[in-house]
Amino acid sequence: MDFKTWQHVFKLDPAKEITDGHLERICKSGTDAILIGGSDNVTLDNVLHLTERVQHYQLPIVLEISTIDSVAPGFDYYFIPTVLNSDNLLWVKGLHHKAIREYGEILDWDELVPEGYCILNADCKAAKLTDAQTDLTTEDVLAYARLAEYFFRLPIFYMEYSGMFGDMELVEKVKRVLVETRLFYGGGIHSVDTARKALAFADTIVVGNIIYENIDKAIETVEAVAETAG
Ligand SMILES: CC(C)=CCC/C(C)=C/CC/C(C)=C/CC/C(C)=C/CC/C(C)=C/CC/C(C)=C/CC/C(C)=C/COP(=O)(O)OP(=O)(O)O
Ligand SMILES: O=P(O)(O)OC[C@@H](O)CO
Ligand SMILES: [Mg+2]
Repeated sequence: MDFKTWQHVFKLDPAKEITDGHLERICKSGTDAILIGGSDNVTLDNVLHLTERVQHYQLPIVLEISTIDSVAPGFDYYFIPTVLNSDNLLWVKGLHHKAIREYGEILDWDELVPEGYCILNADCKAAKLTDAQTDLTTEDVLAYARLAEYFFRLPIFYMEYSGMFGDMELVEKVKRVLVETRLFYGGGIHSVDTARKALAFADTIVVGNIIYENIDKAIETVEAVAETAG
């Protein structure tokens, strides 16, 4: 099990309700992994509750940390965002420094995977929370991708369009400048067609909100992977 081989992941929001039936369909869909995370109302209680339900299924499970108080044990990986296009240092390295200062001695570093976020939808909650500078040129975004790979040596560069389908020409250009760093794309994947378009350039696609809006459409996105592999 290695996140570098994943092409499709579902992101489940612990602050949102999901029925047992829908959760079963998500976990048995053929997706590569379940990522648990959200940008608001994430608590230790709702993370523990959702994690326990997902652990029933045999697939990799990741916690994408958004607050230190909601970190629970038992995940295969802990993905840790650093928002490269925020000028508010809290979201770039401030909370990270505080967490490492407190828990550095007991952390299992092999489980921790830093993600270089580039948030590109000004209207998404994460952009507002982190004061992300989303009015970026192509050159700006390519520079963030290179910063992630060659300066910070981050294993993941995450183009985050949460809530809208992004600019696939830009995703293609970013993919061309990355070598080792994995390109994650998330935002507005609501069908096999949008999944296919994003997967044409991104290494890994992340499917989130549609799970709660149209479960059939969400499940359908996994088909794009089978097509790519075949
Ligand atoms: C108890 C114990 C032993 C603890 C150990 C803790 C541990 C493993 C520490 C690791 C060390 C470390 C470096 C931790 C970092 C801590 C931290 C709080 C970092 C900040 C992360 C960050 C920048 C968060 C900002 C928000 C963000 C970018 C979230 C990503 C997820 C996201 C965008 C979800 C989408 O949100 P959603 O709610 O779905 O929004 P929409 O409305 O758009 O759909
Ligand atoms: O919710 P959507 O728009 O699918 O985006 C997925 C993910 O990138 C959110 O962090
Ligand atoms: Mg969401």
